Amino acid sequence: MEEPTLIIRGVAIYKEWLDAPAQEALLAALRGVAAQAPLVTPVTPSGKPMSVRMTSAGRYGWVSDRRGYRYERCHPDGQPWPPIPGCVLDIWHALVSTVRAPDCCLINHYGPGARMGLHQDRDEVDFSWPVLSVSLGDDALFRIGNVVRGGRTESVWLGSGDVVVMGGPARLIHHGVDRIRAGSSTLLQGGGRLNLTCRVVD
Ligand SMILES: O=C(O)CCC(=O)C(=O)O
Ligand SMILES: [Fe+2]
Repeated sequence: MEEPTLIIRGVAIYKEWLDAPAQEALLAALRGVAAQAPLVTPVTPSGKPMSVRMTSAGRYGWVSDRRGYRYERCHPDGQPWPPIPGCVLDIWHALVSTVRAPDCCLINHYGPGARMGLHQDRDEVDFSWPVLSVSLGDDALFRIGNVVRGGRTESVWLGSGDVVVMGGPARLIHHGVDRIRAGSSTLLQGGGRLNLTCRVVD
């Protein structure tokens, strides 16, 4: 496997893993996913709208509503999620596994004011599989905490084309996005940021 550019608290960061043409190709593939599975604004179990818009590709999609956080086989509109694009699977195969593909590629869209609070990714069955995350578009201030709640955190800016792998002891580390540097990238028409996270669900 390839060497990360840096490792923070066990989180492997591959700066500029995707070059500009690869970012464009990925973006085009994600537009195709969103055409079949439109981005939605999820609400938290307490009923508060999230600031990110989301959709998914794969056997499962991650959803949140008044009934809780979970994986579902279908988009809230009723259709199955579209397949995970080949260019997404290529990144997974290069950095995580050639043995197994992810079940879910969650797509988060961050507008200028969007953020994501510190959380763990723990709705999956088997935490021995890493979570792979790809950033496109505007820079994001990514915060990395601890496996246990609380304590000091460290932050790093993620740019377009950067890839992050949270695996091993860092699989259940707390992480979040404090803010986006609006206008820092011209990749997305209309600005903003897309983040993909690939997960093995069950
Ligand atoms: O947007 C990011 O960089 C992180 C997204 C994330 O943590 C998640 O979707 O669980
Ligand atoms: Fe997460």
